[in-house]
Amino acid sequence: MKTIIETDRLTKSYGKSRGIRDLTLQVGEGEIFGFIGPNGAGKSTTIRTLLGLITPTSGTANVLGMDISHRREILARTGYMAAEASFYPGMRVSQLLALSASLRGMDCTAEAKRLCERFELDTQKKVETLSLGNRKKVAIVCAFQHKPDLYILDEPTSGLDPLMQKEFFALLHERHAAGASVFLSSHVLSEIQRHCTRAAIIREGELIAADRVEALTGAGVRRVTLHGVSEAPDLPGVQPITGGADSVSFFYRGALQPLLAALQALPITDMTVTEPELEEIFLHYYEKKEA
Ligand SMILES: Nc1ncnc2c1ncn2[C@@H]1O[C@H](COP(=O)(O)OP(=O)(O)OP(=O)(O)O)[C@@H](O)[C@H]1O
Repeated sequence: MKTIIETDRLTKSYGKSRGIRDLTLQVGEGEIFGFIGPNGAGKSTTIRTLLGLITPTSGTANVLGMDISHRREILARTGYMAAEASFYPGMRVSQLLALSASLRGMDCTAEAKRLCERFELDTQKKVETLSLGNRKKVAIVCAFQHKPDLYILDEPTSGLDPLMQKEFFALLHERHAAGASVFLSSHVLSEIQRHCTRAAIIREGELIAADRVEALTGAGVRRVTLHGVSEAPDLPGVQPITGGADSVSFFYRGALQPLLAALQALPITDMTVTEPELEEIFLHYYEKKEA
């Protein structure tokens, strides 16, 4: 796999405050790679370090085959959406888009116009008068108008309404189909599950897992809910999730025969067996780590 982003024990501390610690990660060319973590986990710190916007305390990172000290060259070939979507006040949207293109030495007028129409963005408005959702749209056009090789997107959909989120992902997949790579940070796990092939989970500044999304969702792990009983069967591979007076849910990893045999002895009135959601796996990882 040719890598487009590669970090080796990348660490950033803000004085005493933890940022990220010993992050070792590879993202392959052509991937849509998800980066999941709760608020304060270190997603934005990682992204800002990758783009050379802040300097790492230790460790190394390469983006597009260049060391992150080559900030200008990396930014020229990257579409970056910052989580905050805040801009210099006093400019009209059209001026801001033109400025963003000129910083890359490009004329993107035609593509900017197409994108503004697609996202229903009024280019005559002053940026400081825009709602968060509309500022996000400005950020989308800034990141996409020069058709970069790599998209580094920090919580790109927060603040966008569902229709615009759909449009955003349609655009992202078009760019991906045309050969671009994507690093997508989010705390919305269904987004990662739906749109990414591989993903990493970050917690308190440290990477706790990086794998294919199917593997993260636990290959072979089932989510079982039983009705009519209040306790999960006492079997290897069972990890209780919730229990009530008349039902219980648990994860099960292992061969089905021992589970079915154990269930035969129980007064079950109904049951469901499903694949666990990434959200549950995510919480599960956290719980395991806390334990
Ligand atoms: N400029 C800064 N000065 C001091 N500490 C900081 C600074 N920026 C981030 N941190 C700390 O670094 C840690 C990681 O923050 P970061 O913003 O990278 O997390 P995040 O995963 O992007 O969170 P969110 O989803 O809330 O945006 C947090 O503990 C945060 O308080």
